[in-house]
Amino acid sequence: MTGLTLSNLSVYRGPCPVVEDISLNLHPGECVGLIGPNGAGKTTLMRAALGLLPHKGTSSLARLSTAERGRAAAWLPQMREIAWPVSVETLVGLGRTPHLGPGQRPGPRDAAAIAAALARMDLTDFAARRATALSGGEQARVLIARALAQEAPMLLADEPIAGLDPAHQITTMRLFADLAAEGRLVLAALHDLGLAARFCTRLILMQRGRLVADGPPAEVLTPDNLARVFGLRAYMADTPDGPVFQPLEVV
Ligand SMILES: Nc1ncnc2c1ncn2[C@@H]1O[C@H](COP(=O)(O)OP(=O)(O)OP(=O)(O)O)[C@@H](O)[C@H]1O
Repeated sequence: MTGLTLSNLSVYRGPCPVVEDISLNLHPGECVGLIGPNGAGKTTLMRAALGLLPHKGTSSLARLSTAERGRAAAWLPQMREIAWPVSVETLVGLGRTPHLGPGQRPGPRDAAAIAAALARMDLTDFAARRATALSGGEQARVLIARALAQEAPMLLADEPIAGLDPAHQITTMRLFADLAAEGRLVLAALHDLGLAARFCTRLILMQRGRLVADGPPAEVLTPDNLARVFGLRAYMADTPDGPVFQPLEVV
């Protein structure tokens, strides 16, 4: 399984860097939450890491050929629009594209990956439904399933649980933690710091394009970082159910 190495990665929008000199080593088996306020640079960092944006410095993923990248990493962008009125199963099946040769039709291995992805996202009963006729949260789950069907060793996801109901937020985060436990690398931009604290093995905190903290959740979600970066005061406790985090007040 492969990891992701970023070395001195910077992205400029005009003269100003919106991601500035970030170096990171992300390893298989890690479920990494990328956190930071709006505009911190989370999306820009992930898109540059994927080679979707011009950047300075290097990303091990961006250096791969397009075909290799399709097999190495699944990408779930923030904007989720399903434009084609195809069935859920067909749409999830698009995740198999990097595994098919030119003109090659999907086989039993692909069908099994699609069925597993549908089941993992609680969508088996939706397989024959038209994807455009689903609710926003259901469509979000379909797009996560498409990324899972890709069976890539890395999953990069931009706010993957936004718009999901609480139960599906928890099951999706648990799924990401399970994927990491299976040996994949998951990097997800998250605004729900409580779920990030509960399910991520590591948090990377960004502010104004820079990396300001990197480590286990308890070491990153400190009162000082929360006040300085998010302008927040929060309650955080270790409980038998794991860490509990609740933002309390803007400071
Ligand atoms: N196409 C663009 N042209 C110019 N500036 C941009 C463009 N896209 C993003 N930016 C700027 O880059 C900075 C980082 O944006 P980015 O989308 O990476 O932040 P983010 O941390 O993902 O934010 P959010 O939590 O709101 O999704 C912001 O200041 C944003 O205004």
